[in-house]
Amino acid sequence: MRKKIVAGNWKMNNNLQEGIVLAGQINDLVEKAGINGVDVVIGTPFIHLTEVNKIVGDKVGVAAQNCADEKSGAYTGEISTSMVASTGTQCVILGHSERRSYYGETSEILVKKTNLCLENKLTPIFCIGEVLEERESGKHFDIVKSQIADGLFHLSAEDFGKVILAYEPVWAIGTGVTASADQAQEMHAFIRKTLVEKYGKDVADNCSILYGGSCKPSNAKELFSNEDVDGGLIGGASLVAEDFMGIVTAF
Ligand SMILES: O=C[C@H](O)COP(=O)(O)O
Repeated sequence: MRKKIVAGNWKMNNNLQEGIVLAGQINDLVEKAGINGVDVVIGTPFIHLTEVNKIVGDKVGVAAQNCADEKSGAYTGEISTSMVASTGTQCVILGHSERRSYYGETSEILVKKTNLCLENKLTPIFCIGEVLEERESGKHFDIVKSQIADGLFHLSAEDFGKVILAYEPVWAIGTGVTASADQAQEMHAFIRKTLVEKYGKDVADNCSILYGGSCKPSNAKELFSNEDVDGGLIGGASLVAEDFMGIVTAF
């Protein structure tokens, strides 16, 4: 049975002190609400990982937002997967559209990052999604399929089973324009069908596919009510503890 997951992505927001406060608030709300059946994850900047891991209890997981594509060595400024793992972090967000477009992250790089995450027992939250022109020209299914195939289909079924997918239509990220519940379901069902073709029904059924892109407390319920939408990857609304909780409790 696949998991329901709500993961926050703080992006480059909150200094360390602010991050400690926000993580504490989220952890308190999750514990107080006695959330069961939803995995809650917060994706923080690298420098927060150690402290945030000390603050959260066993009901909140922690994700990094990126990792290096090499194991170790002379790569000034990079953070390796083993460093991330040594902070107690469980997940790494990979292939976010901001990294693909601003930092030239290609599928080739993402293959290396995915492999390194798995070697270090870190769960990749692997992002895919089309830009507006690709949707308007009817290429969105092909684009998403090739992002998944190029970045992940080298994995064995067993390793693919350790990956979380996040469908984030780029035109919906931070824009206030959300994919409609029907658009989200249509793409998530297509993704699951793509997984069935490659890995079979069991692997596909067990894969959590999150939606991301202007997801808020006001629209989360409708989005999450879709059969193939297993939760969300939340940007802006994860920066306010009550808003984030409004999404966590939207199932
Ligand atoms: O990783 C999160 C997504 O980019 C969504 O961001 P957003 O909720 O601010 O639109």
